[in-house]
Amino acid sequence: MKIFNAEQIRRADKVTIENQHISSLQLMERAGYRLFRKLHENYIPLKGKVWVFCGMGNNGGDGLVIARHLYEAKQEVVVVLVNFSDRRSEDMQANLDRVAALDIAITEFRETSSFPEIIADDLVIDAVFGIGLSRRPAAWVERLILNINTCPARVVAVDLPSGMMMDGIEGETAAVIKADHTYTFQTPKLPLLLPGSGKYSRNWSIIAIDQDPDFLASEPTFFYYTDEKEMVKLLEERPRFSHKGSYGHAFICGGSYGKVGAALMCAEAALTAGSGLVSALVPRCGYQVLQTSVPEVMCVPTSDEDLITGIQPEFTPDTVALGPGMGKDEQTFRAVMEFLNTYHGYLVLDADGLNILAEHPEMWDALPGQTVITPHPGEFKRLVGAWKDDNECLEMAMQLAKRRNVIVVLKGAYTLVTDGDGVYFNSTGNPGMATGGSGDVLTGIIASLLGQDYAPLEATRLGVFLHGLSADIAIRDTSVWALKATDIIDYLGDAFLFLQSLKR
Ligand SMILES: NC(=O)C1=CN([C@@H]2O[C@H](COP(=O)(O)OP(=O)(O)OC[C@H]3O[C@@H](n4cnc5c(N)ncnc54)[C@H](OP(=O)(O)O)[C@@H]3O)[C@@H](O)[C@H]2O)[C@@H](O)CC1
Ligand SMILES: [K+]
Repeated sequence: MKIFNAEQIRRADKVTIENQHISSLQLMERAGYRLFRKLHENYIPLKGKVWVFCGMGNNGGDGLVIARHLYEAKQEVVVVLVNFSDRRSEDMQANLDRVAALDIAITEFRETSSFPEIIADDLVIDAVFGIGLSRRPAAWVERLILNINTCPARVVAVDLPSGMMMDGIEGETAAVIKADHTYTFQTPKLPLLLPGSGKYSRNWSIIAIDQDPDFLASEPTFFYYTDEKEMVKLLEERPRFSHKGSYGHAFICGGSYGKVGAALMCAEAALTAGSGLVSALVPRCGYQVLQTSVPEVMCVPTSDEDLITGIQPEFTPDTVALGPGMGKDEQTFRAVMEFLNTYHGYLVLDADGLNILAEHPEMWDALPGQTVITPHPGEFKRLVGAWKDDNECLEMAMQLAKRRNVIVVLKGAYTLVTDGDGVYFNSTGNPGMATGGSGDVLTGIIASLLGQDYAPLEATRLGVFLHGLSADIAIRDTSVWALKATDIIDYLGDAFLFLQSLKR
């Protein structure tokens, strides 16, 4: 699914209005009514009142449409007009006239107004600013936002939490509505996906407003939100007349004394993600545990007891995962460099593999083209230095991918994948995954898919998606608190089954 900027969304609205022969007021009615339906489904009947805070632009217009439908559904509503400008949008004014003709309480909120008494049984609809916010609101409007944030009622934001700008929030001090839920129109909005701004909305979902499909399909963008429809299309069937050679021989290199588990989880994840064969190279101390806990995985022990000191497999791997639990010893670094001098196939570099890379930048030139690197923000910072905000971080990820011809997976709430040409935000996953070993599992899954001959970008996007989906299914049985990395492996089959069920 594409992600657009504010200017593109305005054009999408314009084209929709032209092609569907409707007025902008009718499009606003469609948007507001559909959002009202969702509210009705999820929040109504409500013990208290609904407070609809409306701005002077079209976001406020949506709020007024919602207020009118709530009133017609016999819900007690109070409209609060947030008078931040003398210039009201035409459609907002038209909707205000309709609301004013009904028996709906309307109050004006100005600089000198005091905040109304809102109780826990009430619901606040935030329709002050949407995608049109272009600068920080006046101090009194920011105060109003902070008052809404401290009132006891639940808060639902229309399109975007007010105070959130489409190109990120201005500094750490910005006042932004903390929404329990944001209903955003038609397409995901970038600031909802970035950590600095996304944290203001606990949840969000999309309300389709039937924008022009040709425009949505043809308008170019760098940003995408990976949804299940796309992933279903990517997932390949396993043909009846295939054999283990058809699904690649994955080679996992990792582990050191005390950290063999990382390599083990990576290998088991590769196996579970469908590799034909999996071999794991671990230091001698890991030999027995690996052989007993995952009998399907072949073990290639190195000569050293505690460390990887040489990587010389007696077969040609189709795909390699390098790094989990490996440590950063100088001998390990030399072994990695020696291996990379002759290996030119698919590679996923993670964890200590990335830490070694940060300490030895000469390793960049030894990486095969389209190597997948999977840093969390801390590892990413060690690779590229600090960034001032989320947008700069995005830019740095894209530039790194382009400059080094790698695929960057930047792990987070909406893990992003970029090849330098596009940025793909993942839609699955949950906070339970913030736990040791989760990354090792992801590395194994991506390496496995690469070995099954998915193209690098597709293997990576699908791997990230399946990893999150598996965790989402797992927490139904175990919760976000109790989720362990090995649960993600155990539920991977359910994730495949889910995607397969959508194929039919
Ligand atoms: N177009 C359509 O057909 C549809 C639109 N829809 C809805 O419209 C929303 C976008 O509406 P919008 O463009 O009117 O902007 P909105 O977010 O309401 O902001 C209001 C105005 O405030 C101004 N402003 C900016 N910053 C400011 C500040 N700091 N302090 C004071 N003023 C400031 C700025 O005007 P400016 O002063 O920059 O000229 C801006 O125009 C969108 O999110 C969705 O909810 C849906 O109904 C679907 C159909
Ligand atoms: K809003």
